[in-house]
Amino acid sequence: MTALTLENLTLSYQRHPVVHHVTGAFRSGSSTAIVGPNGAGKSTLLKAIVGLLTPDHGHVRFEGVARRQLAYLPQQANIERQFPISVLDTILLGAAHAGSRWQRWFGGSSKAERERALAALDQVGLTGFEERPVGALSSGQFQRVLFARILLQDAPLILLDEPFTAIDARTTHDLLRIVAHWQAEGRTVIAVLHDFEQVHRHFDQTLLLAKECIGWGPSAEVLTRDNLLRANGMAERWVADAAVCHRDDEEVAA
Ligand SMILES: Nc1ncnc2c1ncn2[C@@H]1O[C@H](COP(=O)(O)OP(=O)(O)OP(=O)(O)O)[C@@H](O)[C@H]1O
Repeated sequence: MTALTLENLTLSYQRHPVVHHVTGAFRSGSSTAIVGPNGAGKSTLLKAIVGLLTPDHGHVRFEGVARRQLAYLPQQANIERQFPISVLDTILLGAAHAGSRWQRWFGGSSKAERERALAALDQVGLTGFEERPVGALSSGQFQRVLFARILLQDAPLILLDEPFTAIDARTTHDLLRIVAHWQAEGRTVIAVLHDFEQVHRHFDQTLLLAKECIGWGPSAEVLTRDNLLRANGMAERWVADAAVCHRDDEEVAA
């Protein structure tokens, strides 16, 4: 069964395409690594799946799950955490994001939700940190909090953008175990990653992106020397401003 499909998806900033005519499907319960050189469009693709970016052309179609059911972890560098909020409230706020729970958040969280949040905190190894302000955490501790937040969201589709970049080996190891649990529970996991060893060991599917899709399928079949050379070769030819995409205009005219 398919969780979501990308149909001839083109994503642009001011009509300059950064993801170009990508087609394929993420199976329900699969774990897919999105890999590719810097600027390949990986984060942009995740943003389009989340709904933060409207496709220029083509579609993101949700099949086995609804968009509102997904959990999304942006790159940590893009998350503001200099606000006076505790670890526990950060986790509870994550749960509140899941649709109708906003109302309950403003009315205060229930005892059951607080207990679930404390259990999630325990699962990420941060018991005792609940009253700490998030601004006082290390990057690794903060990443654990963000994973606890996803645990509470209980989402069938989980999108992670570079979850282990600048995170120490111990934290990465612990968080990868949580990803393995999600996989064992049949959740669909899509993660932008740069570490090929991590991909080979923990992700059965890979989408290799270099603005265009270079390969999409079992990781061992996609991460070949030839494919990686092709992806890097394409990256070397990128210019600051990609040409405006005319293929769609031609298709309409044809
Ligand atoms: N808001 C924006 N406005 C204009 N261009 C953007 C914007 N966000 C990203 N880009 C450009 O789109 C291209 C793809 O960016 P994206 O962040 O999706 O790449 P990436 O594959 O995630 O890269 P990295 O591995 O470096 O994180 C880059 O050339 C980037 O400069």
